[in-house]
Amino acid sequence: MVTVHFRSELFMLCRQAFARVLMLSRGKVCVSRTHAFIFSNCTHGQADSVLDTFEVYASTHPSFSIGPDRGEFVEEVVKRLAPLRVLELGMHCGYVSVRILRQLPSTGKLLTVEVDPHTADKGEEIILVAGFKHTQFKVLTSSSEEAISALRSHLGEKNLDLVLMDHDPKEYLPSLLALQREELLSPGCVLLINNALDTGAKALLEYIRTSQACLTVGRQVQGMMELQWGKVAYPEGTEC
Ligand SMILES: C[S@@+](CC[C@H](N)C(=O)[O-])C[C@H]1O[C@@H](n2cnc3c(N)ncnc32)[C@H](O)[C@@H]1O
Repeated sequence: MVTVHFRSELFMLCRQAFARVLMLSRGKVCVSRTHAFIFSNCTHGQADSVLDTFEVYASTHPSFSIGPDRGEFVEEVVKRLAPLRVLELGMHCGYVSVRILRQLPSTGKLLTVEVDPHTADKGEEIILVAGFKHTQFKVLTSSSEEAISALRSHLGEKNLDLVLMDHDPKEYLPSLLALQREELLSPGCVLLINNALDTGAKALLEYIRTSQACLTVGRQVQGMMELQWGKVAYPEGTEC
């Protein structure tokens, strides 16, 4: 069992390394080119078509989108949790945002954060092209740090039921600590950490391992790790 798990993780790491080499040989990820391709090749108003077009683009161009396997994993989690408030850190061109939005309950809302203003504009337009409305999502154009410190004003009395971290792995631990400090996570909140095996995310994994952080590690798909906040019984005197 352990060998099978090790082999599949090794396979996944090789695949990621191969994808990175391929990406470097093809050039840099280009937001404008990604946006233009999606905008002119998808059927407007159809989220499925937007996602298919992203995948066609990613098969021939460098892309940051997480792709169909991890994308379906995210959708499974959204379907299961039916979260009312979702935070995405690292929106890029909106691929995962569209996947989250098409599974969100009708009263749910996605807050999605992107540090680069040009990328934020292009990503927002793609989400609108997919047929979603500003009543269902809000793009916060700022760093994760700034966005988290202002998040309470967007959430009101509600807390987050789901957080997807796909921004900068070195920022994962500071983001988690800020979310905890600001008391923004609801009990049972799920955190999905993309590229959790990246060296930049080491500090977060070490924190989870050593700090009785009230986080339970769940499923992992291609380096995307599911964590659950605050549902474990800890020894007396330990607070979640
Ligand atoms: C890997 S891409 C996200 C891909 C996206 N989740 C998807 O699959 O469609 C990472 C994005 O995070 C943004 N980013 C990087 N560091 C950030 C930070 N500290 N705060 C907010 N956004 C950040 C980058 O500009 C980039 O667009």
